[in-house]
Amino acid sequence: MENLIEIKGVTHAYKTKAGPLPVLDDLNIAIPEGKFCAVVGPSGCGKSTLTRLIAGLMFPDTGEVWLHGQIVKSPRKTVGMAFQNPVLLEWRTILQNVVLPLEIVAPGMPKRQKEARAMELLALVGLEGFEHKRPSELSGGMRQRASLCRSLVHKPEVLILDEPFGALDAFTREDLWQTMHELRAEEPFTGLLITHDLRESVYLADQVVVLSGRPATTQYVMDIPMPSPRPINMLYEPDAVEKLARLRREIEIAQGRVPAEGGA
Ligand SMILES: Nc1ncnc2c1ncn2[C@@H]1O[C@H](COP(=O)(O)OP(=O)(O)OP(=O)(O)O)[C@@H](O)[C@H]1O
Repeated sequence: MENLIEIKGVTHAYKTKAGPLPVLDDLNIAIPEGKFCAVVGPSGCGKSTLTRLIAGLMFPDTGEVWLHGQIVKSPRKTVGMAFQNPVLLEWRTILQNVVLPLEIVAPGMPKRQKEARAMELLALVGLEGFEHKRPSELSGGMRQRASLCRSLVHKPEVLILDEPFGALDAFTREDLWQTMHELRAEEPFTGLLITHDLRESVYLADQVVVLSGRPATTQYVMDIPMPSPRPINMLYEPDAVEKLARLRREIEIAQGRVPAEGGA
Protein backbone atom coordinates (compact mmCIF):
# COMPACT_ATOMS: atom_id res chain seq x y z
CA MET A 1 0.00 0.00 0.00
CA GLU A 2 1.32 3.45 -0.95
CA ASN A 3 2.28 5.76 1.92
CA LEU A 4 0.27 8.97 1.65
CA ILE A 5 2.26 10.74 4.37
CA GLU A 6 5.95 10.16 4.94
CA ILE A 7 7.99 11.96 7.54
CA LYS A 8 11.58 11.18 6.65
CA GLY A 9 14.38 12.00 9.07
CA VAL A 10 12.76 15.28 10.13
CA THR A 11 14.73 17.47 12.51
CA HIS A 12 13.50 20.88 13.61
CA ALA A 13 14.49 23.54 16.13
CA TYR A 14 12.70 26.80 16.96
CA LYS A 15 14.81 29.92 17.04
CA THR A 16 14.29 31.52 20.44
CA LYS A 17 15.98 34.45 22.21
CA ALA A 18 17.75 31.91 24.42
CA GLY A 19 19.06 30.07 21.33
CA PRO A 20 17.78 27.17 19.25
CA LEU A 21 15.17 24.92 20.90
CA PRO A 22 15.44 21.44 19.33
CA VAL A 23 11.90 20.01 19.03
CA LEU A 24 12.05 17.15 16.53
CA ASP A 25 15.05 14.89 16.04
CA ASP A 26 15.30 12.45 13.11
CA LEU A 27 11.58 11.74 13.21
CA ASN A 28 10.24 9.01 10.90
CA ILE A 29 6.56 8.17 10.39
CA ALA A 30 4.85 6.51 7.40
CA ILE A 31 1.06 6.51 7.02
CA PRO A 32 -0.44 4.39 4.21
CA GLU A 33 -3.33 5.84 2.19
CA GLY A 34 -6.66 5.41 3.96
CA LYS A 35 -5.09 4.63 7.34
CA PHE A 36 -5.40 6.51 10.61
CA CYS A 37 -2.30 7.16 12.70
CA ALA A 38 -2.41 8.37 16.31
CA VAL A 39 0.60 10.21 17.71
CA VAL A 40 1.07 10.21 21.47
CA GLY A 41 3.93 11.55 23.56
CA PRO A 42 4.82 13.64 26.59
CA SER A 43 3.44 17.16 26.84
CA GLY A 44 5.52 19.66 24.87
CA CYS A 45 7.48 17.03 22.94
CA GLY A 46 6.64 18.50 19.52
CA LYS A 47 3.33 16.92 18.40
CA SER A 48 1.67 20.17 17.23
CA THR A 49 4.90 21.15 15.50
CA LEU A 50 4.60 17.93 13.50
CA THR A 51 1.06 18.86 12.35
CA ARG A 52 2.29 22.29 11.16
CA LEU A 53 5.05 20.63 9.14
CA ILE A 54 2.57 18.26 7.44
CA ALA A 55 0.19 21.13 6.63
CA GLY A 56 3.09 23.06 5.09
CA LEU A 57 2.77 25.93 7.56
CA MET A 58 6.43 25.42 8.54
CA PHE A 59 9.33 23.50 7.03
CA PRO A 60 11.87 21.18 8.69
CA ASP A 61 15.52 22.17 9.17
CA THR A 62 16.56 18.80 7.77
CA GLY A 63 14.66 15.81 6.44
CA GLU A 64 11.50 15.84 4.35
CA VAL A 65 7.74 15.68 4.67
CA TRP A 66 6.15 13.84 1.72
CA LEU A 67 2.47 14.06 0.88
CA HIS A 68 1.15 11.97 -1.98
CA GLY A 69 4.61 11.49 -3.48
CA GLN A 70 5.58 15.19 -3.30
CA ILE A 71 7.78 17.03 -0.83
CA VAL A 72 5.72 19.62 1.08
CA LYS A 73 7.11 23.05 0.17
CA SER A 74 4.08 25.33 0.68
CA PRO A 75 0.82 25.41 2.66
CA ARG A 76 -1.47 22.58 1.52
CA LYS A 77 -5.13 23.30 0.80
CA THR A 78 -5.75 19.56 0.65
CA VAL A 79 -5.15 19.11 4.38
CA GLY A 80 -8.15 19.38 6.70
CA MET A 81 -7.50 20.35 10.32
CA ALA A 82 -9.54 20.25 13.53
CA PHE A 83 -8.36 21.39 16.96
CA GLN A 84 -9.37 21.10 20.63
CA ASN A 85 -11.11 24.48 20.34
CA PRO A 86 -13.47 24.23 17.33
CA VAL A 87 -12.98 27.97 16.42
CA LEU A 88 -16.30 28.34 14.62
CA LEU A 89 -17.20 31.87 13.48
CA GLU A 90 -20.06 33.19 15.61
CA TRP A 91 -21.35 35.55 12.92
CA ARG A 92 -21.95 32.61 10.59
CA THR A 93 -24.51 29.85 10.95
CA ILE A 94 -23.34 26.25 11.35
CA LEU A 95 -23.99 25.64 7.64
CA GLN A 96 -22.05 28.78 6.66
CA ASN A 97 -19.17 27.67 8.90
CA VAL A 98 -19.06 24.21 7.35
CA VAL A 99 -19.01 25.51 3.72
CA LEU A 100 -16.08 27.86 4.49
CA PRO A 101 -13.24 25.61 3.15
CA LEU A 102 -15.21 25.14 -0.12
CA GLU A 103 -15.36 28.93 -0.52
CA ILE A 104 -11.56 28.91 -0.43
CA VAL A 105 -10.74 25.68 -2.30
CA ALA A 106 -13.64 25.67 -4.84
CA PRO A 107 -14.79 29.32 -5.23
CA GLY A 108 -16.48 28.52 -8.56
CA MET A 109 -18.70 25.78 -7.13
CA PRO A 110 -22.38 26.85 -7.11
CA LYS A 111 -23.61 27.84 -3.63
CA ARG A 112 -26.37 25.23 -3.73
CA GLN A 113 -23.81 22.49 -4.43
CA LYS A 114 -21.54 23.68 -1.61
CA GLU A 115 -24.45 23.67 0.81
CA ALA A 116 -25.64 20.25 -0.34
CA ARG A 117 -22.19 18.83 0.36
CA ALA A 118 -22.11 20.46 3.82
CA MET A 119 -25.61 19.16 4.60
CA GLU A 120 -24.55 15.64 3.64
CA LEU A 121 -21.86 15.70 6.34
CA LEU A 122 -24.04 17.48 8.92
CA ALA A 123 -26.64 14.72 8.49
CA LEU A 124 -23.95 12.06 8.91
CA VAL A 125 -22.88 13.46 12.30
CA GLY A 126 -26.49 13.98 13.49
CA LEU A 127 -26.65 17.76 13.09
CA GLU A 128 -29.47 17.94 10.56
CA GLY A 129 -31.93 20.59 11.80
CA PHE A 130 -29.15 22.64 13.44
CA GLU A 131 -27.68 24.06 10.23
CA HIS A 132 -29.20 27.53 10.72
CA LYS A 133 -28.15 27.85 14.38
CA ARG A 134 -25.20 29.95 15.53
CA PRO A 135 -22.24 28.13 17.15
CA SER A 136 -23.09 29.48 20.63
CA GLU A 137 -26.52 27.80 20.41
CA LEU A 138 -24.89 24.35 20.26
CA SER A 139 -23.28 22.19 22.97
CA GLY A 140 -19.51 21.63 22.99
CA GLY A 141 -19.92 18.17 21.47
CA MET A 142 -22.18 19.50 18.70
CA ARG A 143 -19.71 22.28 17.92
CA GLN A 144 -16.93 19.73 17.63
CA ARG A 145 -19.11 17.65 15.26
CA ALA A 146 -19.64 20.76 13.11
CA SER A 147 -15.90 21.42 13.20
CA LEU A 148 -15.22 17.86 11.96
CA CYS A 149 -17.67 18.45 9.08
CA ARG A 150 -15.87 21.67 8.21
CA SER A 151 -12.49 19.91 8.15
CA LEU A 152 -13.85 17.22 5.80
CA VAL A 153 -16.17 19.24 3.53
CA HIS A 154 -13.57 19.78 0.79
CA LYS A 155 -12.59 16.08 0.80
CA PRO A 156 -9.02 16.68 2.00
CA GLU A 157 -6.30 14.16 1.22
CA VAL A 158 -5.36 14.22 4.87
CA LEU A 159 -7.26 15.00 8.03
CA ILE A 160 -5.17 16.28 10.93
CA LEU A 161 -6.82 16.24 14.33
CA ASP A 162 -4.96 17.98 17.15
CA GLU A 163 -6.62 16.80 20.38
CA PRO A 164 -10.11 17.48 19.01
CA PHE A 165 -11.91 15.56 21.76
CA GLY A 166 -9.76 16.67 24.71
CA ALA A 167 -12.21 19.25 26.08
CA LEU A 168 -15.31 17.02 25.93
CA ASP A 169 -16.85 14.93 28.72
CA ALA A 170 -16.13 11.18 28.59
CA PHE A 171 -19.51 10.11 27.13
CA THR A 172 -19.59 12.80 24.44
CA ARG A 173 -16.01 11.90 23.58
CA GLU A 174 -16.89 8.22 23.08
CA ASP A 175 -19.88 9.24 20.90
CA LEU A 176 -17.56 11.30 18.74
CA TRP A 177 -15.06 8.46 18.48
CA GLN A 178 -17.84 6.33 16.99
CA THR A 179 -18.80 9.20 14.66
CA MET A 180 -15.19 9.27 13.44
CA HIS A 181 -15.43 5.61 12.45
CA GLU A 182 -18.78 6.26 10.72
CA LEU A 183 -17.28 9.17 8.77
CA ARG A 184 -14.35 6.99 7.72
CA ALA A 185 -16.70 4.21 6.60
CA GLU A 186 -18.68 6.69 4.49
CA GLU A 187 -15.70 8.53 2.96
CA PRO A 188 -12.32 6.90 3.65
CA PHE A 189 -9.58 9.43 4.42
CA THR A 190 -6.02 9.32 5.71
CA GLY A 191 -5.70 10.76 9.18
CA LEU A 192 -3.23 11.85 11.80
CA LEU A 193 -4.57 12.25 15.31
CA ILE A 194 -2.66 13.96 18.12
CA THR A 195 -3.96 12.83 21.48
CA HIS A 196 -3.07 12.40 25.14
CA ASP A 197 -5.70 9.68 25.54
CA LEU A 198 -4.30 6.18 24.99
CA ARG A 199 -7.79 4.60 24.81
CA GLU A 200 -8.69 7.07 22.08
CA SER A 201 -5.54 6.15 20.16
CA VAL A 202 -6.23 2.41 20.35
CA TYR A 203 -9.92 2.78 19.47
CA LEU A 204 -9.45 5.14 16.53
CA ALA A 205 -6.10 4.33 14.95
CA ASP A 206 -4.62 1.68 12.70
CA GLN A 207 -1.18 2.61 13.98
CA VAL A 208 -0.04 4.36 17.19
CA VAL A 209 3.28 6.20 17.19
CA VAL A 210 4.83 7.05 20.56
CA LEU A 211 7.18 10.02 20.47
CA SER A 212 10.04 10.39 22.92
CA GLY A 213 10.42 13.44 25.12
CA ARG A 214 11.67 16.63 23.42
CA PRO A 215 13.39 16.64 21.02
CA ALA A 216 10.92 14.04 19.80
CA THR A 217 12.02 11.02 17.87
CA THR A 218 10.01 7.93 16.90
CA GLN A 219 10.28 5.84 20.05
CA TYR A 220 7.76 3.07 19.39
CA VAL A 221 5.22 2.10 16.70
CA MET A 222 2.25 -0.17 17.42
CA ASP A 223 -0.08 -1.57 14.75
CA ILE A 224 -3.75 -2.00 15.65
CA PRO A 225 -4.87 -4.59 13.09
CA MET A 226 -8.62 -4.16 13.65
CA PRO A 227 -11.17 -3.25 10.98
CA SER A 228 -12.94 0.12 11.09
CA PRO A 229 -15.68 0.69 12.34
CA ARG A 230 -14.99 -1.03 15.65
CA PRO A 231 -17.26 -1.76 18.60
CA ILE A 232 -16.35 0.42 21.60
CA ASN A 233 -16.32 -2.79 23.70
CA MET A 234 -13.08 -3.77 21.97
CA LEU A 235 -11.36 -1.53 24.53
CA TYR A 236 -12.26 -4.00 27.28
CA GLU A 237 -10.96 -7.07 25.42
CA PRO A 238 -7.69 -8.59 26.77
CA ASP A 239 -5.82 -7.73 23.55
CA ALA A 240 -6.69 -4.02 23.82
CA VAL A 241 -5.93 -3.96 27.55
CA GLU A 242 -2.50 -5.45 26.82
CA LYS A 243 -1.89 -2.86 24.10
CA LEU A 244 -2.91 -0.03 26.45
CA ALA A 245 -0.53 -1.31 29.14
CA ARG A 246 2.32 -1.42 26.62
CA LEU A 247 1.60 2.11 25.40
CA ARG A 248 1.38 3.36 28.99
CA ARG A 249 4.83 1.93 29.66
CA GLU A 250 6.21 3.56 26.51
CA ILE A 251 4.85 6.94 27.66
CA GLU A 252 6.53 6.45 31.05
CA ILE A 253 9.80 5.71 29.22
CA ALA A 254 9.29 8.83 27.05
CA GLN A 255 8.72 10.87 30.21
CA GLY A 256 11.94 9.47 31.67
CA ARG A 257 10.06 7.88 34.59
CA VAL A 258 11.19 4.32 33.88
CA PRO A 259 14.24 3.11 31.95
CA ALA A 260 13.81 1.63 28.47
CA GLU A 261 13.97 -2.16 28.18
CA GLY A 262 17.55 -3.27 28.38
CA GLY A 263 18.39 0.02 30.10
CA ALA A 264 19.73 0.49 33.63
N1 LIG B 1 6.66 29.26 17.56
C1 LIG B 1 7.41 28.76 18.55
N2 LIG B 1 8.55 29.37 18.92
C2 LIG B 1 9.33 28.86 19.90
N3 LIG B 1 9.05 27.72 20.59
C3 LIG B 1 7.92 27.08 20.26
C4 LIG B 1 7.03 27.55 19.23
N4 LIG B 1 5.98 26.69 19.13
C5 LIG B 1 6.20 25.73 20.05
N5 LIG B 1 7.34 25.95 20.73
C6 LIG B 1 7.93 25.09 21.78
O1 LIG B 1 8.25 23.86 21.15
C7 LIG B 1 7.96 22.77 22.02
C8 LIG B 1 7.03 21.81 21.32
O2 LIG B 1 5.77 22.46 21.15
P1 LIG B 1 4.51 21.68 20.54
O3 LIG B 1 3.34 22.60 20.66
O4 LIG B 1 4.86 21.15 19.20
O5 LIG B 1 4.40 20.47 21.58
P2 LIG B 1 3.17 19.46 21.86
O6 LIG B 1 3.78 18.11 21.99
O7 LIG B 1 2.12 19.64 20.84
O8 LIG B 1 2.67 20.01 23.27
P3 LIG B 1 1.34 19.63 24.12
O9 LIG B 1 1.33 18.15 24.28
O10 LIG B 1 1.55 20.33 25.43
O11 LIG B 1 0.17 20.16 23.33
C9 LIG B 1 7.42 23.39 23.30
O12 LIG B 1 8.48 23.48 24.23
C10 LIG B 1 6.94 24.76 22.88
O13 LIG B 1 7.06 25.67 23.95
